[in-house]
Amino acid sequence: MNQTKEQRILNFVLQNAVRGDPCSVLDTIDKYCSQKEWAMNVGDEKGLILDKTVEEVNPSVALELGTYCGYSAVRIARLLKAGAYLLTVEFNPEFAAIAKQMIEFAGVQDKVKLLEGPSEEIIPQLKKKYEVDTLDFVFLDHWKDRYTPDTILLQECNLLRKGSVLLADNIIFPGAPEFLNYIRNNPHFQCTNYPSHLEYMKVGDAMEKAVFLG
Ligand SMILES: Cc1cc(C(=O)N2CCN(C)CC2)sc1-c1cc(O)c2nc[nH]c(=O)c2c1
Ligand SMILES: [Mg+2]
Repeated sequence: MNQTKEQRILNFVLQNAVRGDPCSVLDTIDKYCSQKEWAMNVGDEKGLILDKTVEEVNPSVALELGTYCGYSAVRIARLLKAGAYLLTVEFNPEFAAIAKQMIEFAGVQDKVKLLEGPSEEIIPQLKKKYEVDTLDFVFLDHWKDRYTPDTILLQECNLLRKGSVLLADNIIFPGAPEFLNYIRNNPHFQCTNYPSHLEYMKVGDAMEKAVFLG
């Protein structure tokens, strides 16, 4: 059976990266996706914005919506302090299977809990089933049409506290205009825009940070 692009990315990492070294996994994925096959990882340029935001927040509990191959899960987890952890949600079972192997190869599996299913089903389970109190950091990188409903759901489920930080990818490309309108006109959020480029391309993109004011 023909391999998928995501399987080719994983195999390239297994054959070329250093097991247990998250940075080598990230560099290897970026090398493959910039030189051989484009893929929707947050990438090295926007990855630096993600790094700075995670370091600034220094979260104890982080949530990622949209795992894909696990690139940003590895990127986030490598920066987490002892005892901190990342919950990452992936709807697509094939992607989840790739991401699980990627996260384990990088050696960050003890800091990452991969949850398979639709975000709208998993978010309401976070408190009771996954023993979450509130989320310190949320990375939105799943599907632009889910950014607003899931942000509303996070508030309805009391998962945000004063100072919780949301960071959303693809604000410009493919674009999330409805989310941008919602979050920038919402008095409960303080927003900051970070212009950048679409991963591995010269096309303009941006990330939006939104701090929950309570
Ligand atoms: C799938 C896709 C195709 C794009 C595109 O127009 N191009 C890339 C390919 N090149 C060749 C042309 C130009 S951009 C994009 C994309 C990028 C992300 O970061 C995403 N993040 C989360 N969830 C997404 O669905 C998501 C999609
Ligand atoms: Mg993205």
